[in-house]
Amino acid sequence: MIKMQYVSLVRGERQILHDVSLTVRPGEHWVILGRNGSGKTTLLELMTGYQFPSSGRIEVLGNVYGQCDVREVRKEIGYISQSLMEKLTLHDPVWEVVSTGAYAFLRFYQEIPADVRGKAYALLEEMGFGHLAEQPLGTLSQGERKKVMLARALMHDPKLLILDEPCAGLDLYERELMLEEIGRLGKRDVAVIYVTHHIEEIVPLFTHVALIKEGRLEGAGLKEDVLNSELIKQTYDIDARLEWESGRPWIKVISGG
Ligand SMILES: Nc1ncnc2c1ncn2[C@@H]1O[C@H](COP(=O)(O)OP(=O)(O)OP(=O)(O)O)[C@@H](O)[C@H]1O
Repeated sequence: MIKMQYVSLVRGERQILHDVSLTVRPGEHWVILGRNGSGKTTLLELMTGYQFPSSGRIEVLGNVYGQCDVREVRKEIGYISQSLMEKLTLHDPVWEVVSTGAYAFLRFYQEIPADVRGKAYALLEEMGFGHLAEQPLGTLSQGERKKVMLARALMHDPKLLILDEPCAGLDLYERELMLEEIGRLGKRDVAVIYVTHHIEEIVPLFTHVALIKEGRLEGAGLKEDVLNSELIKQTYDIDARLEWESGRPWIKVISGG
């Protein structure tokens, strides 16, 4: 699905990524963890072709970046980020916002085809809020808006779904609802890449974890292998104990800094 080989990125004086090699195979779902500024979003932008590496090779869904039309590859990728969320029009009805996902643009200036509308409604129904479809996006709670983003990203049946902190800003209840929805992605034929600051968001759907520190991979592999106290300490500079419960890792901080 994704093969990054020795990828480095330099911007100005700053080396943001150093020799990152990461392979995501079909059937795997990855979480990327790391401190603020460690390079997680940059890594996602390289995967989606919004940034180009200074050196190294990136292959996504069989296409080698630099030798393909990235816009075509992006049609197979769903991407959710805070910056995209901020671009959505708050007074548009929810179903219309979801429908725009079919075309990878932000607003409609013409009539929306009936099949697109139907699919948007079906996705909203599946997520349990078909009743909100006609409401303006701006009237929804933050948690509901995140789910709208998810529905929007699924409109074009992506093969790869990239989620940049989709649970940021949600209260415990809303977060669990969103995680439930994310857990259900396992029924779809899509590989999920998920960036978060919260280890307990690693629901059973996820199979693999990459830990990034100052632009370097500290660890990458099966979550059970990577999520150990030693690697967490190396990545976050914090003493912590990990405990697994209900198929999820929970962290107890022993001492920080
Ligand atoms: N165009 C740029 N020029 C210079 N530095 C940049 C540029 N883009 C990103 N950076 C720097 O690269 C580092 C990595 O940024 P990135 O946004 O990928 O981190 P992150 O792990 O996603 O952080 P956070 O968890 O805070 O969102 C940051 O220190 C950032 O300031």
